[in-house]
Amino acid sequence: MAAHGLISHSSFLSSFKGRAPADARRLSRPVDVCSGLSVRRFYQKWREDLVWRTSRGAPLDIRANSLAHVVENNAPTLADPIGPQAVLDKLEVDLVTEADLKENDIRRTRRTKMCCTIGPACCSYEQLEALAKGGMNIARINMCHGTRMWHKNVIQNIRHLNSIERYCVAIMMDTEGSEIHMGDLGGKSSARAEDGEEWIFTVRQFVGPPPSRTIQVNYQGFAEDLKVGDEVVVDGGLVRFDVIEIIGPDVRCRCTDPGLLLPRASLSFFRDGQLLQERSAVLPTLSSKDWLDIDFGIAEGVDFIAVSYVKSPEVIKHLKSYIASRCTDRSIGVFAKIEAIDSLNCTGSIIRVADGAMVARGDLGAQIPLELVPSVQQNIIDLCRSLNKPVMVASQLLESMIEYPIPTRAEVADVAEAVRQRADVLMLSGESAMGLFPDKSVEVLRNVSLRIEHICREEKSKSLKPLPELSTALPERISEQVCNAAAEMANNLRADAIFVYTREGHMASLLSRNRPDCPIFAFTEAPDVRLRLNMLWGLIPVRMDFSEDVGSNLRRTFSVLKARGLMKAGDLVIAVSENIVPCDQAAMLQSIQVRRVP
Ligand SMILES: Nc1ncnc2c1ncn2[C@@H]1O[C@H](COP(=O)(O)OP(=O)(O)OP(=O)(O)O)[C@@H](O)[C@H]1O
Ligand SMILES: CC(=O)C(=O)O
Ligand SMILES: [K+]
Ligand SMILES: [Mg+2]
Repeated sequence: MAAHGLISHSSFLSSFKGRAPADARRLSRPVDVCSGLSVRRFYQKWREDLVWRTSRGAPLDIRANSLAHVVENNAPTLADPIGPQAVLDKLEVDLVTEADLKENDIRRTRRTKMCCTIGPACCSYEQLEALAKGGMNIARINMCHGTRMWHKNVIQNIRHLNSIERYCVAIMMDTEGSEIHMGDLGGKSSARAEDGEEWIFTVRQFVGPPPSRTIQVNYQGFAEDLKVGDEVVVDGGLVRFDVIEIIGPDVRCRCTDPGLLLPRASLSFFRDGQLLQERSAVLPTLSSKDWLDIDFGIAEGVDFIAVSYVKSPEVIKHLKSYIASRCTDRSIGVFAKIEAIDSLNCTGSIIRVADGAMVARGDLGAQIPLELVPSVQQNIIDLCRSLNKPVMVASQLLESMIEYPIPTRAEVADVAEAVRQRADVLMLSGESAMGLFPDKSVEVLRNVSLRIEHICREEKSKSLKPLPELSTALPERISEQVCNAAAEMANNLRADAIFVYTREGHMASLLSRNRPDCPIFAFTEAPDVRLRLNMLWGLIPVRMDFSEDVGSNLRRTFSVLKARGLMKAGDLVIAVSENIVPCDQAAMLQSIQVRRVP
């Protein structure tokens, strides 16, 4: 290949035989130019990759360096590639879906989405890539733990995976919220409390590690709130203490249920068997630290913010208008975590104003009796589906896999139940963040989802409740009816896929809400909308540039998907179109078309 001046695309490509050279492949995964990257994009990504790796001190070998040289000297002078490649370039399908569609029947793709909490066990570039390859749709960063620098690094890694390796992983930031929790145990990974031992809980600050059997508490008012005889419960019941004396800021306790104390474990307080709220009930849902974290999330371009300990709709409304004022070029989905006891009498009004909800079973189980958690889960999932909001089920899905390579039978049954309930997203916490088997945990979620989804389709499961009508205004009612009808047609005709062309994702969500038997390809122009569609059940988000009319979008989509081996001639498609081109307005509001791939 020429090292200077203008090189032809064909000589550049033939020197790679469509792939990157073997040793450079180690630095940048195979770039298959035949599967959707134009030559120019290929150069551009290659250069981004090199710059990124150089900035982290990753070794570059001679060939990569000379490549960098070629790229630096030639890329800007290259003209736009023309020919079939330019067409392929127009459709951005993620790597995992692409492989899945090439290998498996289109109707067998996974519909339930997966979210992994990122922690020390999975934060390196390679570990994150393994999770993405395993099918992680959303990465969750929990601002309770780690520094902003640490989280920033995770976000950069994921963005890099998306842009260079063609994954499509969205990022959700979870706020710390008004949770009352212990300090970080002075750097120790855990501490054991034995039966009958005396421990001090205190709001004192220590320089260096706290004295032995002393636990720091983050909530200033806690000593005033407590009385002798109250119970201090760690992590929803893993360890319990009775309060035996209160001396100023120190609360002396005796351990009644021994166990392991983990750094920053959550604390709750009980009096005569009832959850004690006192002043903790008026703690703000978003603290000043949370607002700084939110600014950080906006600056780093996260796709979702999950708000911990939501108690009323106001905080969600406030956050949404704050985001709208700060972030004019794109939007961020705001999710309400249902975990505070106060949220349970106003879940409807909270979820109505939020962009989605999370059943945060960990803290929820410390606030209400455990035996009530399953019915709250079912109710919230049903409520979210009727209100057309995505819903996540979180905490302890595969808890034993923090330590063991296989789950318990009970855990598999729990995951299966959430899949049967048609939750949009299953979330891993400690299993991925600090467990020994993050990849295997993702694999279990994936396998259980695929199996149960298949069984539900075979059973023609009638377990889904009928959908109430969502909207009252005519334009919205039309969209809703079009989507309901399209989903029903797809089921009755045993269609292979539903296609939807959508700007903001609204029609896509209305289709997903029906939980149809076939997958839904959601085509959209905006990269941020594509990432947000990751939250929705059964959607395969694809980015493309729309052309003038519905017909040519369809033709182009068919030919590209067929050329890439993702669909085949004869596949039956129900295509739904939003009013994506304003000039169509007068002629047609919306359409459903039934097509075979030519
Ligand atoms: N960024 C991180 N750095 C270090 N440890 C982490 C990080 N994120 C999560 N972890 C570990 O993984 C565990 C489970 O994560 P998870 O996000 O569910 O936290 P949590 O403390 O249970 O709080 P929450 O109620 O907000 O979920 C945590 O208790 C913590 O030990
Ligand atoms: C996820 C979370 O915050 C919980 O389960 O408590
Ligand atoms: K949190
Ligand atoms: Mg929680």
